Amino acid sequence: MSENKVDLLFENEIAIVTLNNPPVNALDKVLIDELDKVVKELKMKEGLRAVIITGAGEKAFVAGADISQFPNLNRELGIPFVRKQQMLFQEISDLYCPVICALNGHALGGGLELALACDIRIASVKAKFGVPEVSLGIIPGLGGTQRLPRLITVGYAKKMIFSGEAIDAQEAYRIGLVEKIVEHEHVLKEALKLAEVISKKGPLGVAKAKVTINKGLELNVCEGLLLEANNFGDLCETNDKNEGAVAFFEKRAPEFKGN
Ligand SMILES: C/C=C/C(=O)SCCNC(=O)CCNC(=O)[C@H](O)C(C)(C)COP(=O)(O)OP(=O)(O)OC[C@H]1O[C@@H](n2cnc3c(N)ncnc32)[C@H](O)[C@@H]1OP(=O)(O)O
Repeated sequence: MSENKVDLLFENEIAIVTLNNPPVNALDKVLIDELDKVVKELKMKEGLRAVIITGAGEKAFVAGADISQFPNLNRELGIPFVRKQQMLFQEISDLYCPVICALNGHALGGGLELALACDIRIASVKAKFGVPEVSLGIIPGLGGTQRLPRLITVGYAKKMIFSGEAIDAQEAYRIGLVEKIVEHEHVLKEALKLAEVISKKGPLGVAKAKVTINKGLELNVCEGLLLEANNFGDLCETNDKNEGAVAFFEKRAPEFKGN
């Protein structure tokens, strides 16, 4: 593992981003700056089929923002402190291909908020999940108050945010906070397995599906249906659409070229 706090490697068209800030991968300034550079590189990289974000070490995916920074924050500094990280997480959420969070350990505070900015969450059975910010006299400031109630029920999001209590992986799966839980040592392998399945599908279709779902969540159903129809229409103009149908009738796997 390199000296960096964020490592990036590629397995074919899959990017694997590893956050490495022992002992609990807290989101300190150096890590956030490095993650910002990596995300901007991924935004510009063509042909990516999926991104996996995971943490180094056995204990935590990410244990939150760097609490040691908090005594220095006042309103004037606090707002840009969270805005910089909010915008970074939004860039992750807006990446053109699916982002899978491989939760190798506890996801707390900003760590859970980072996981919420990803599309899909695969968690170690040992991981715990919480937004304990009220225990520090603050609130989740990296998107938790907006994304958590949109993912699980509003009532359960309020229970987690108001109590600051963590839940285990089984409960996280039960309430739909994570999409799969696996043995601790299999988290990255399972994330890679899903990424490989996705990477064999039409990349334009997968990208359009992501943006249609995400944008559609901000629209009413009628507007969302129009968006869906328009994006379906766009895909009808692609060679991939023709390849998909031809491969089906030729009873072979399609070879999508992303055009
Ligand atoms: C807008 C966003 C806001 C936020 O994200 S606020 C932060 C929210 N996160 C938390 O409140 C979680 C805080 N951390 C913990 O609850 C625990 O840690 C863990 C459950 C993750 C692990 O517990 P254990 O195994 O007992 O280890 P340990 O001794 O608590 O921590 C190991 C070292 O890591 C430091 N540390 C832990 N979390 C953070 C953090 N979020 N920011 C800065 N440092 C952190 C500790 O102080 C300690 O350090 P030393 O070994 O020097 O005593």
